[in-house]
Amino acid sequence: MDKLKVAILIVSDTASQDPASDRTANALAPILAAEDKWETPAVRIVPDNVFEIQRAVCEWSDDSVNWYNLILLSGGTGFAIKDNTPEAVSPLIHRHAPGLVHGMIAASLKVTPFAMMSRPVAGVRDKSLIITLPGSPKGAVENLEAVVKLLPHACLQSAGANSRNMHAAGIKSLEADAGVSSGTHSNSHTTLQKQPSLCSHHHGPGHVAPKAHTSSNRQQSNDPSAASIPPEPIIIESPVNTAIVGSVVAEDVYAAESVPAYKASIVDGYAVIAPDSTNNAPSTKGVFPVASVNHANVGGSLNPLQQGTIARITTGAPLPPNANAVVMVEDTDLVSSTPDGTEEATVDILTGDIKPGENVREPGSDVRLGEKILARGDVISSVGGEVGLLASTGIRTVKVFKKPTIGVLTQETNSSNTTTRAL
Ligand SMILES: Nc1nc2c(c(=O)[nH]1)N[C@H]1C(S)=C(S)[C@@H](COP(=O)(O)OP(=O)(O)OC[C@H]3O[C@@H](n4cnc5c(N)ncnc54)[C@H](O)[C@@H]3O)O[C@H]1N2
Ligand code: MOO
Repeated sequence: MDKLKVAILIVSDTASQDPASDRTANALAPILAAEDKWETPAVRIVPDNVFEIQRAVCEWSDDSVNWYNLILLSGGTGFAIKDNTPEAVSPLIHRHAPGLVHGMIAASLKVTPFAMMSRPVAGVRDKSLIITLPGSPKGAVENLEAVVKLLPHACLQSAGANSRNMHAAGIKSLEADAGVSSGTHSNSHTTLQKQPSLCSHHHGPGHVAPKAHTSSNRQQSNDPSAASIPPEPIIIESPVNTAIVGSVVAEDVYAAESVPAYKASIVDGYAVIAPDSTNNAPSTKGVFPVASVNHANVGGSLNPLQQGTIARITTGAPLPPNANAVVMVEDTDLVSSTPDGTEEATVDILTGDIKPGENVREPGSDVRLGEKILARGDVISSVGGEVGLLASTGIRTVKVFKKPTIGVLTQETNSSNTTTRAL
């Protein structure tokens, strides 16, 4: 097969002034030479200048005769103010190749965490594969080594090779051809199997004529899918139950009830009428008859508490009307029981220092009636308590966006069997 054409663009202010200071091109060349699939690289040096970088890349990719299969750029990929190689290259790319970027960074991270200091981009412009590498010879070498075995395959496909034929023998065969294996990168240099010779210097049958660099003739803007507009979401009324989990709320939701909906005790003890300026009640200290028992499971109406009596109450239970505080059971002594021995008849309250509101949770102290509890766009999750919040604030149904039905269209250029099914 003809060898693939490769060009190296050194992006460096220093090297552009003193070409002898460039050590990276000479460090990269042997890696390519070892593969035996590449011509001797063309090398050019430009300063950290967007226009000069773009002019070189376009010259190498857009010339219908002397276009290059692979364009490597080195330098200007970091975070320094002058580093603008990714910004120069990104707009020139027609089809991005994040897999190559991941491959380079993943491999480099095994060498140094500073691999994160490079911002590489990779992708295809017309038929040319473009990859940016860090500037230092070491960094550039480590990045190129991570992907070099895969580059002939990528370049052949970018140049228009029949993908179906290339993949006919399966991934293992492709790995063997590339000299790599699953999980590890082998260092053996296996030559490619006989492939259609698509990397010749003349213009291949499908190669696009050189274009001016305007956004209007970019491949992406010709993509019909770019014009498609997502449909308006459909809003449905959904009952509040576990089936609603995963839905997105379509309108703000306001509490239909307070939480708690009534004055509730926060301890086990006795509901009392504590003296305040309005009720003239006597001190809570002393022995009182127990009028009733209020359990947390609310139901039925409660008899108002009369002055001079107390009512046994459990945690979470509603206070009877007139009661304004709860004395915890630890501050009381049982004096006498009912004749059948099942309930307390009289109880000694040991403290007179009980204030109105003590051990009481006021209505709406958790959620006020009418308070916004969920906003349009909120997700009803299985772990965030949204279902419980809706149910406890009296919301029985809620407007949500209908979940989208997603279909996957699998498409093969060479196949007449195109199938779709809803997921
Ligand atoms: N696999 C690795 N990845 C990265 C490394 C690494 O060591 N291994 N280094 C990381 C660091 S640190 C940085 S920073 C970035 C480099 O990003 P840049 O592309 O911006 O590199 P430059 O700033 O242009 O150059 C860095 C440094 O290297 C020397 N240099 C640059 N060009 C040349 C040249 N042509 N010949 C000789 N030496 C050169 C010079 O000292 C520059 O100051 O990459 C991370 N990734
Ligand atoms: O900024 Mo890197 O971190 O040049 O050494």
